[in-house]
Amino acid sequence: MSICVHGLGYIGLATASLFANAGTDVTGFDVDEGVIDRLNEGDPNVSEPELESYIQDALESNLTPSHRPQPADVHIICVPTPYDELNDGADLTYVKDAGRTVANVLRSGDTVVLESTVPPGTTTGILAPILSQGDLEIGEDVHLGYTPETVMPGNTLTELRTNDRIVGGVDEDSVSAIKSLYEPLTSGEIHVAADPTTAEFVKLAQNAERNVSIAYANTLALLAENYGIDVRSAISLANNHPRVDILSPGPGVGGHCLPVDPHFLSDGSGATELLDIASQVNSRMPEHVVRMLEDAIDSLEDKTVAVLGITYKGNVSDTRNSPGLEIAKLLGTVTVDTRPAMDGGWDEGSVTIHDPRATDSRLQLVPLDVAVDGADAVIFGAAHDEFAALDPEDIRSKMAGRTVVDPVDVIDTAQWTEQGFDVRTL
Ligand SMILES: NC(=O)c1ccc[n+]([C@@H]2O[C@H](COP(=O)([O-])OP(=O)(O)OC[C@H]3O[C@@H](n4cnc5c(N)ncnc54)[C@H](O)[C@@H]3O)[C@@H](O)[C@H]2O)c1
Ligand SMILES: CC(=O)N[C@@H]1[C@@H](OP(=O)(O)OP(=O)(O)OC[C@H]2O[C@@H](n3ccc(=O)[nH]c3=O)[C@H](O)[C@@H]2O)O[C@H](CO)[C@@H](O)[C@@H]1O
Repeated sequence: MSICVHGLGYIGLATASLFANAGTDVTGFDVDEGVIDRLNEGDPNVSEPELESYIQDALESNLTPSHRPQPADVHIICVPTPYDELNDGADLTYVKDAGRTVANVLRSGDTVVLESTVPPGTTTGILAPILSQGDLEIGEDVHLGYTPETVMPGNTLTELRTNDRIVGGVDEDSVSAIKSLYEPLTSGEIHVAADPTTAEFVKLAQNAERNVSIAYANTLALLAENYGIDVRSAISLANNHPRVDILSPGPGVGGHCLPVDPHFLSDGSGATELLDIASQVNSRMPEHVVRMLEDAIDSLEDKTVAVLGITYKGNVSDTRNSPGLEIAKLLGTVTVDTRPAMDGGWDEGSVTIHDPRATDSRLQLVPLDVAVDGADAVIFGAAHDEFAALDPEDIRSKMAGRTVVDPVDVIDTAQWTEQGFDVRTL
């Protein structure tokens, strides 16, 4: 069997490696020539060490990065589906492009699997017509189906190999073909959906549920603050009930899945009201964090604030839709490290940002020492392990002020309070 994976980003590269490391010949095609060149030089450009060496293994064995798509028994599509703000839905340009590429090399008997997160109806309504533009008939000549990817960034490799999968095929033969493809590779169960549209709906339902649940936790945080209650201990107590499992409040919901995917469920009927309100609740959290800071230091004027952690959550490198970055932007111009190395000289009222994991070179982050040096306040925007291990005494000796806002619950509040800090939490 041969496989061609279309799109070698976060999901495609992991998926291609999964099959390659199991002994299958995999061609990895990406329209970005830089991606292919980097991979051919042996650089996977991922931030999870275990996943990186897993991809290296694949590159050294059965995974061949290619500037051109190749004919293959199976085509797996893992291209981006970003949010199209203008149309409040998914931008399906990349899926359509990938469909056309596959159609050019498709042969009778081949199987096509879409893994990208898409609105219900995409596989049958958009991809199938593109694939059947030649003589080939979908179902009759070509197997087609949808199986969503559900890996959790930060734990990708484990979840790639152990998560249950959902398969929705255009007919029974397509389901069998796709099931037999993934079955040997996962210790999870393979569940069959009635059709691809159901499988697409299920993926979105999972992420929308999490987004709503976090909005609920954030709502509780706002209420608890008004009542003078510690919300995390209240949630922990509430979760002792056998049928209650409340998530954690935070500075907002980031990444490119939870803030985006619920929009893909929108059908124009107005039935997404709850989902829309949840997204609003979550997107207002960065402003709330700034208000928490203002409560602590009265005025932000002429103050220097260090935002530590601008990835979208702890222990990842991705900064897309990051609440920490949003907080930094609300506080002022996100400055780069322009001050001279030797003699200081801050821009007054500035914000500095530091992140030990972010890899977006456009952000020009400053080292921790520079970020906290002379700062009036620190805000933690992502719960990286590096921040949990910080020594409050050391940080105190560098800062001018004593205010710490920790909406991500990363530091030991008692320990920092003991060192004289005014710690504000959600
Ligand atoms: N990253 C996650 O945590 C995650 C988890 C589950 C599902 N998903 C979904 O998986 C899909 C892919 O996400 P990602 O994070 O891997 O994206 P990504 O942006 O990391 O990578 C996508 C890759 O596809 C390439 N590409 C674009 N158009 C192409 C085409 N026509 N042919 C070949 N390559 C093309 C891009 O150059 C890029 O390298 C999205 O729909 C996403 O929502 C992502
Ligand atoms: C249903 C589900 O599990 N889907 C996962 C999700 O992955 P993710 O990395 O985007 O998800 P999260 O870890 O939830 O983070 C999102 C944001 O929510 C904040 N948050 C989180 C928990 C909490 O209690 N309180 C919070 O405030 C957190 O800080 C961050 O900003 O989508 C992927 C792509 O579809 C899936 O593949 C993957 O399975």
